[in-house]
Amino acid sequence: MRHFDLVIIGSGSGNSIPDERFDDWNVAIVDKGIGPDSAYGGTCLNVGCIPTKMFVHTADVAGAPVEGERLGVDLELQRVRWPDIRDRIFGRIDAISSGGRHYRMFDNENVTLFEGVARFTGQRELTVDTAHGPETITADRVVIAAGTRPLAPAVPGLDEIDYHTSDSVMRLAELPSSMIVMGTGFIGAELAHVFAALGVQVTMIGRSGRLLRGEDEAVSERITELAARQWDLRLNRKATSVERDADGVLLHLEGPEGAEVVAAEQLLIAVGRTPNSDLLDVQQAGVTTDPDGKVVVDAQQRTSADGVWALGDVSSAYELKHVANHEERVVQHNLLHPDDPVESDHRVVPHAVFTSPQIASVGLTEQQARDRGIEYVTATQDYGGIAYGWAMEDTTGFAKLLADPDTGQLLGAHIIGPQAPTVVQPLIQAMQFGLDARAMARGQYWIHPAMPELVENALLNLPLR
Ligand SMILES: Cc1cc2nc3c(=O)[nH]c(=O)nc-3n(C[C@H](O)[C@H](O)[C@H](O)COP(=O)(O)OP(=O)(O)OC[C@H]3O[C@@H](n4cnc5c(N)ncnc54)[C@H](O)[C@@H]3O)c2cc1C
Ligand SMILES: NC(=O)c1ccc[n+]([C@@H]2O[C@H](COP(=O)([O-])OP(=O)(O)OC[C@H]3O[C@@H](n4cnc5c(N)ncnc54)[C@H](O)[C@@H]3O)[C@@H](O)[C@H]2O)c1
Repeated sequence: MRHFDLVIIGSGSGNSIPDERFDDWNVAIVDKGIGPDSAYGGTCLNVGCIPTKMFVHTADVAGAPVEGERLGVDLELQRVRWPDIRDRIFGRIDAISSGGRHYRMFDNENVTLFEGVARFTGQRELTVDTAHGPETITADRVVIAAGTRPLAPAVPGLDEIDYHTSDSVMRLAELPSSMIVMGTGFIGAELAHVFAALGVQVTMIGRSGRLLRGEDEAVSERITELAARQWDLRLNRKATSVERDADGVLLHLEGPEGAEVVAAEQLLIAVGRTPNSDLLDVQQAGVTTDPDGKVVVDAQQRTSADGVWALGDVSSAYELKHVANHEERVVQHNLLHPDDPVESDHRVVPHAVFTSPQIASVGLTEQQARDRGIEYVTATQDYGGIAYGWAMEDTTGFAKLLADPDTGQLLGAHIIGPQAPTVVQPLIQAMQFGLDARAMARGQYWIHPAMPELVENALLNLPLR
């Protein structure tokens, strides 16, 4: 049985912990790999943020004829070379993944990489099912950074057919003619945009009446309206069964107009993710989970077991890479400085959805402010009312702000429109550092006529007392 100073489970954000400050620590990283090729480096790199955004950018370029037509420039999308797109994207990503694995496996003297599924067999004791048989290891400290995996909904017939999740769909051998996207959350919204823009006939199935229900109502309503113009959107549907025939998938639905069947060549399931704490048998280590299987942590990222920390998707409600990375830096510090620990800062956590149009959000939605009885004022600014919006002939985008009417402190910001994830950043900064709306609007120059004038005008529109 080998003993280590530190064992890290998961090669996503967990992989960033051992830097040169750990050179005199004996460290083990345990990872089972991810995606069809069991790649090293976790979700974001291999099957998450990075490839999706590389596909999204490609899809945005493929959408140029639609944009152009509005502006008086007639373009034609001649061909989408799917194998070239796929191989360009994964040619870059796979090399980074295998480089990272090689570094930990061969070049990092104080780090031992164990490849296989790990499960706890005792307090800070793990058994890893490696290709060479089971290996049991123990450690003084353990970090659980094991992430989540795609959920499969309970639809009769689903476990008998081949279907895709975000883990596999970006590596399809061929671009299908049609695809059913089940789920109207982040992944559904981003990948429906990708495939629809590349010419696939997309049918999106949702349980409720809106896409991205977690967004501010105004944003969720707008994206629902705009999605219906881009792909076949079927909401308020319940999937009753699914089967395959010679041509593809047949999904049986129950909806407002009764029973219906949707046929498509491929099926993408995107109905949320489940934490990998079950694979790890964390209870064996005395690590508590919540009813959803998330590892429970305190503000210092400590679990209920002594010497065991957790970070990222396995323990966080956010399931965002920038949050996983922040928590990784907190755990890293706390491992190195046990007498001077720091806490994670989750006060102002932004997110973005890279669909079409793009969406970005930080802080409270209007419905949250209302439900919590918080006093607020709100203001909206359309892209169509700023000079750069005129240039883009944008008629659907807007920024919506919520602020405290007395102090002018921002409570929330929600943007739907071109470059929303970039345009929102000064608002995140203002909220994090307590800059009030008046000072922010008039205390600096705003480059004219650039897109951030959207933010300037939204701030000036706030009816502060
Ligand atoms: C399609 C998609 C798009 C996304 N896009 C964005 C985005 O644009 N922006 C954003 O902020 N976030 C995005 N995310 C979320 C982001 O990818 C995650 O928040 C982030 O990768 C979580 O990192 P992590 O280190 O917690 O876990 P992971 O990166 O998932 O790493 C966990 C690792 O642990 C391994 N593991 C699990 N169980 C075991 C076990 N028992 N034994 C051994 N190894 C194990 C897994 O194989 C994996 O390699 C996206 C996610 C998906 C799926
Ligand atoms: N841009 C980003 O930051 C980004 C992109 C992709 C994913 N992510 C992260 O990954 C997480 C997972 O993404 P996701 O889209 O899978 O989850 P999600 O929670 O965003 O959306 C899941 C969707 O599936 C629906 N659903 C759940 N069960 C269903 C069922 N049985 N039948 C039909 N629909 C059902 C939900 O109502 C919801 O609309 C996100 O929460 C997000 O944190 C982030």
